[in-house]
Amino acid sequence: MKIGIVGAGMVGSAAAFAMVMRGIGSRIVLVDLDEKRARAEAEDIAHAVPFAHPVVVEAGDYVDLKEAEVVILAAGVSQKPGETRLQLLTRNRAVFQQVVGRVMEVAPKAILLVASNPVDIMGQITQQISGLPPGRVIGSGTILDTARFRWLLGRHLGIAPGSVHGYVLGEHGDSEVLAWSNVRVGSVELGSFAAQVGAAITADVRARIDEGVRRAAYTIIEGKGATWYGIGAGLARIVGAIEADENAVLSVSCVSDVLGVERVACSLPRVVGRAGVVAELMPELSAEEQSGLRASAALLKEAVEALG
Ligand SMILES: NC(=O)C1=CN([C@@H]2O[C@H](COP(=O)(O)OP(=O)(O)OC[C@H]3O[C@@H](n4cnc5c(N)ncnc54)[C@H](O)[C@@H]3O)[C@@H](O)[C@H]2O)C=CC1
Ligand SMILES: CC(=O)C(=O)O
Repeated sequence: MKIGIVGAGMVGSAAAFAMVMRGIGSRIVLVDLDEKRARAEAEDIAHAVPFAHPVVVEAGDYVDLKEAEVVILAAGVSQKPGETRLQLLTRNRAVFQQVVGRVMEVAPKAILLVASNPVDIMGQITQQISGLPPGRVIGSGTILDTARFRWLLGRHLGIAPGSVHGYVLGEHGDSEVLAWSNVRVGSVELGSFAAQVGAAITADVRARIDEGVRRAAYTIIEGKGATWYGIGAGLARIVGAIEADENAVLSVSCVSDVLGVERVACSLPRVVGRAGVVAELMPELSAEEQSGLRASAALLKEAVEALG
């Protein structure tokens, strides 16, 4: 499968690297305003191919995205220390107004996978500009926050994160909702599992994990300027689910109606396969989680409406 990436900065390149290491795709084309950067990243990543999978990695222009089945959109600016994702909106909307049309001209059948922040709103803007059906424009949404949640819970419980089943819902951002009420470890409800392994989920533990998920980007950006490995792996996971027509349940963002908020992009567990998002699931939530999710969706909807 041919995969395009527009925006060969830290996130786009990390996604390409993760795909090479996992053997996802057969050809990856990196496009960037900064052509020299795209060429350098493509060459550097291609040098990992002999240690990984026979994926062709190259830099190109928009015309080289022809017949791409997935195009990752990771162009634009990222947060500076202390900046929120929502503060990037105006600048990245201007970038997407240039980029999305050019991608659609050459790859009108591609699934668009949006990474640039604020990712939910950028996804909604991309869906509007492209005119594609909502299920073919996927925002990486809370795939990364869900990974952070599972990792922190796994570390507390002494269990592999892959055996922790739980989701972060709503905005990929400050208003996101950690759906504690339906976390399972293996098939066991979280509280029961925690008691059985002697690692109770106290109010302190909960607050620490909540903070660790919600504030992760801020902490990492403070330390090294940006985040890229986690999202690179998350984007590769989504593309892998598309390529293999997995029908995998992933927390990704897509325009739909959420708890009475109409036509808003935010994350729910969704089924991802070759056609993009093919189904959406609403977990059973506590009253508090439900009102948090509704508020998160409403906040995103307001931000989109404010754009006019
Ligand atoms: N969804 C998520 O979970 C995450 C999203 N991000 C977001 O991803 C985006 C990219 O972040 P980084 O890669 O760290 O930034 P970066 O600055 O390293 O890379 C951005 C790239 O976009 C390119 N670019 C800018 N305007 C362009 C245009 N009009 N056409 C083509 N290319 C253009 C730049 O030349 C640059 O190479 C940011 O918005 C960031 O906030 C970052 C981490 C996680
Ligand atoms: C930057 C960002 O969105 C993240 O690491 O979550």
